[in-house]
Amino acid sequence: MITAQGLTKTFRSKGQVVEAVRSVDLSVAAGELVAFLGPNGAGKSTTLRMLTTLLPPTTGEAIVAGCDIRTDAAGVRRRIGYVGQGNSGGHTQRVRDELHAQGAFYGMGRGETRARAAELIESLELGQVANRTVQSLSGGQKRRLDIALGLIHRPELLFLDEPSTGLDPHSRANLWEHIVDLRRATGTTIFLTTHYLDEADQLAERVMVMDHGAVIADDTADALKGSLAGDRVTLTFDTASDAATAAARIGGEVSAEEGADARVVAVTAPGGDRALPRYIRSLADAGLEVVAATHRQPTLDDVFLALTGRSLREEAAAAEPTAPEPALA
Ligand SMILES: Nc1ncnc2c1ncn2[C@@H]1O[C@H](COP(=O)(O)OP(=O)(O)OP(=O)(O)O)[C@@H](O)[C@H]1O
Repeated sequence: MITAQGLTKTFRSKGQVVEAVRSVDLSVAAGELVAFLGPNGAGKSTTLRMLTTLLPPTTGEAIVAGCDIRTDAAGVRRRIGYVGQGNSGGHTQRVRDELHAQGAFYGMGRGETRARAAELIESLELGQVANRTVQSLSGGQKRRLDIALGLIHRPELLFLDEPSTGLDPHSRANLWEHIVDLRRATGTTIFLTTHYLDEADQLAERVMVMDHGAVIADDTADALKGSLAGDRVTLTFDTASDAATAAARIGGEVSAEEGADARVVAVTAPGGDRALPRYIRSLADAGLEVVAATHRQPTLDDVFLALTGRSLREEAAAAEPTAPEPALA
């Protein structure tokens, strides 16, 4: 559904050069749900905007839904849906009229548009608000309307740029239920960006991690966590000397940080829940008694940390609120 090679975007403004996207290769198969994850400014939106023909690449090429982004932008636009970060719905229009207008933009006939709008109003649970103005909707309802607008022309491929940013946890979960249901019912390919590690982890079939304009990892969340982060196991002993002996035997580490408990050994182990009893048995054979043990599965933040030495969670927390979409270049 998407193949891109060497996709690059360099912005030049006021004497400054920003290499927003650096030679990105990617491929997405029909029917996949892929999440693009990365800190603020990593280049996710710029990549999406190139793939959706909103922005011409500086160099590189991509075929999206069978059409070349450089030579057949109209073909790409006919076949895809795009929901950007800003709300696409106008303010004083009613929800149903907004959908009808969107159908007309795509050249759909009146009857077809009305039928499709009714279908989307039902599947995205907008029935209660269909005759209300967009400005009266809650954040979650607005995002559901945005998705309905992006789907009016039955695209094969839907791009969502941070669909759940700014929503409370309940609305986020509700929005996701709708996205997952829609996909199950229609098989639409979905390519989305998100800051939420837990969303990408639980819902995406594949995660692409982007940093400083480049894709630095591309796999299932489980494979990334298993190969890059590994499970975190800690073992506590009665004495620091037992801990040091145990660490040498199983290849773990006693934290050298000030204030850290020198009786605790930390090990990063793929399949840690299975490794834990193995460690305990092997240490018992050497006369070392484990007095307490913990096991924690890795998160996508551990993966990002392993790849970059930085925490995505901390960067997201420290980041400014998302700026409005920049003007088209
Ligand atoms: N029109 C533009 N002109 C100049 N620089 C731009 C423009 N659009 C984006 N950039 C810069 O390109 C880089 C990548 O931005 P982009 O919006 O793609 O990142 P992102 O990963 O989507 O971030 P966020 O998660 O905050 O949306 C940033 O340094 C940004 O400031």
